[in-house]
Amino acid sequence: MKKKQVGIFSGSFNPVHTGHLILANYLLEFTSLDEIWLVVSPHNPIKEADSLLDEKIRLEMARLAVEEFDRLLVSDIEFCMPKPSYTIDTLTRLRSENPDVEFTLVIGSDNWRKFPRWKEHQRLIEEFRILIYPRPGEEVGADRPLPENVQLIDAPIVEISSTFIRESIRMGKNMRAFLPAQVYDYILSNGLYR
Ligand SMILES: Nc1ncnc2c1ncn2[C@@H]1O[C@H](COP(=O)(O)OP(=O)(O)OP(=O)(O)O)[C@@H](O)[C@H]1O
Ligand SMILES: O=C(O)c1ccc[n+]([C@@H]2O[C@H](COP(=O)([O-])O)[C@@H](O)[C@H]2O)c1
Repeated sequence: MKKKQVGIFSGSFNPVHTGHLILANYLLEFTSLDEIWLVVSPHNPIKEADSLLDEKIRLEMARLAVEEFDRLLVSDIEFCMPKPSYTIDTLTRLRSENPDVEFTLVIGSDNWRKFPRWKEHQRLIEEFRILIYPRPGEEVGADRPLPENVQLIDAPIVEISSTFIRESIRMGKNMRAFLPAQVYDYILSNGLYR
């Protein structure tokens, strides 16, 4: 029987925004992936932890964001794993807990550039299919050719970042169209990022 195809889209999601959802929506409709799992990472190994909102709050926002999508799910698997969150450990664990699923790692071209710094990046390439989607100013393939099971996809580029949203909210700007409505309402009612 053909295994269920699941794309792993992991990140800090501080907060999750419309750019993330547009990409996930695109992957579900225009690739062979059956589901996308947003994996909320408590601590990205190459990001400063002090700018991060509490992991449970980021998880709650991710859950609110996917409410209206039935093939987009949220995973907190990294919450009970050692920190910082290494993707090879997460994928290895997901694979052993879900033998009926084939996992594909979905990463942005910004992360592909930094990929040689990731833990056991060679094993990640050998054991998992990787989809790279374009991020502004981050060209792929110019510096090193793509391995066979690494594929560049032609997803639309949406130039929104969590950093821009956090800074704008701090300045008192109205950012309603940049985030799912439930997430923006949650941020306002809890006074987050002020
Ligand atoms: N606008 C976007 N469109 C598609 N993917 C995105 C977008 N913004 C971020 N991503 C990707 O989503 C994943 C999780 O993103 P992350 O939580 O780091 O968001 P971010 O907006 O890049 O955050 P920050 O500004 O805090 O660095 C990463 O792989 C990142 O490349
Ligand atoms: O495994 C690694 O060595 C590794 C190094 C850098 C980033 N990652 C993961 O890549 C994901 C994207 O990170 P971010 O912060 O750009 O959203 C997030 O889940 C990180 O834990 C993983």
